[in-house]
Amino acid sequence: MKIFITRIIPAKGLQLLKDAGHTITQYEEKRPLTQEELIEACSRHDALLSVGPNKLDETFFSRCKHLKAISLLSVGYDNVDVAAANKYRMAIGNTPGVLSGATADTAFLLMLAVSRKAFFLSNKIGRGEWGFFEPTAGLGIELNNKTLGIFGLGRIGMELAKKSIGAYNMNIIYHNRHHNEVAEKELGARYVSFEELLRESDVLSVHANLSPETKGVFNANTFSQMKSSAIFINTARGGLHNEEDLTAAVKNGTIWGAGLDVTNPEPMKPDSPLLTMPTVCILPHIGSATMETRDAMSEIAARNILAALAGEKMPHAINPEVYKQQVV
Ligand SMILES: NC(=O)C1=CN([C@@H]2O[C@H](COP(=O)(O)OP(=O)(O)OC[C@H]3O[C@@H](n4cnc5c(N)ncnc54)[C@H](OP(=O)(O)O)[C@@H]3O)[C@@H](O)[C@H]2O)C=CC1
Ligand SMILES: O=CC(=O)O
Repeated sequence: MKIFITRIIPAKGLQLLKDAGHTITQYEEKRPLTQEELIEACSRHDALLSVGPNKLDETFFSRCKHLKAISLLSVGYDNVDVAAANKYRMAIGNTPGVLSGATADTAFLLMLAVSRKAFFLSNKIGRGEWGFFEPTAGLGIELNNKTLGIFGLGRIGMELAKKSIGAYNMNIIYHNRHHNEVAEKELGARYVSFEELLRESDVLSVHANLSPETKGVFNANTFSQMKSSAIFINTARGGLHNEEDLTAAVKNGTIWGAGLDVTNPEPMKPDSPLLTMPTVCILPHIGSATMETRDAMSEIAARNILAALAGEKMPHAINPEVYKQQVV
């Protein structure tokens, strides 16, 4: 079978596909594929391993009905119209779990970096502004015994909660649509309303998936309900926050600072005022970017493709409901 991969992926997953005798094309251009290029490439292949934000929407599915397997190299699937995938009875693979530790590390890194103004102070050195030891300058805030609020306490949120309790004895509160009983039992996490989460968090870290329900929930109104000493962290998707409102909130001291691994838009514009703010740290969507994690993700993504091409259920599908509608 012929498999199209929209980026170069780690050798582990690639080898699995090659060992199974499939022919692979990897898209290697430095710019993203247009939708039309994606659909055209798919028309010449039997399977798609999709990396990044290309939209798998109604148009895509209606024009790529022939695909026998579609697998994402991500856990997030906000770029997929799941109803359309179901309509065309196409299972979509993703890579949950293996990236939780690395992504939680990124949130933890940002939380600590913002609390100590690390990126801003480091950049001062390059500008020749490392003057002298100033006892009252460059001061940050400590995380010990503070309250970490998690919006979307699932796999990644759990890993962040564990790290934050271990490192700083942080008190965990969270808001989900449903209770996370494991987190409550094992980590002492306390379920709160969304308004309480805003009011009580010293650090508020976002880990919910992007959906019509969560789009833009962090905006001028919600930032205004947070502590003026609060740190906002988003490693989920940029669409969950309004970036102009966030910029104003930090600039005006409505909140203390922000750490982002995801922005809106991506890539972030290099002239964004957020990039020059002392209490803001930004990373270019590298949440899962360790060698170990990307190897593991590529392996799962490849196994999802191999299963579908063999006419079996994918080990990880975002819409397993399609298997109830079809004979696998
Ligand atoms: N920066 C990066 O590189 C990475 C980013 N991500 C992002 O992180 C997200 C989370 O991944 P993961 O932890 O594996 O996902 P999970 O599904 O395990 O966790 C998501 C949590 O969000 C909660 N949630 C969903 N909708 C809402 C809502 N409307 N209101 C409140 N809570 C909600 C869910 O709980 P409930 O259903 O009870 O509401 C669930 O606990 C991904 O969707 C992806 O966007 C992931 C990996 C890397
Ligand atoms: O953003 C990355 C993901 O896995 O989702």
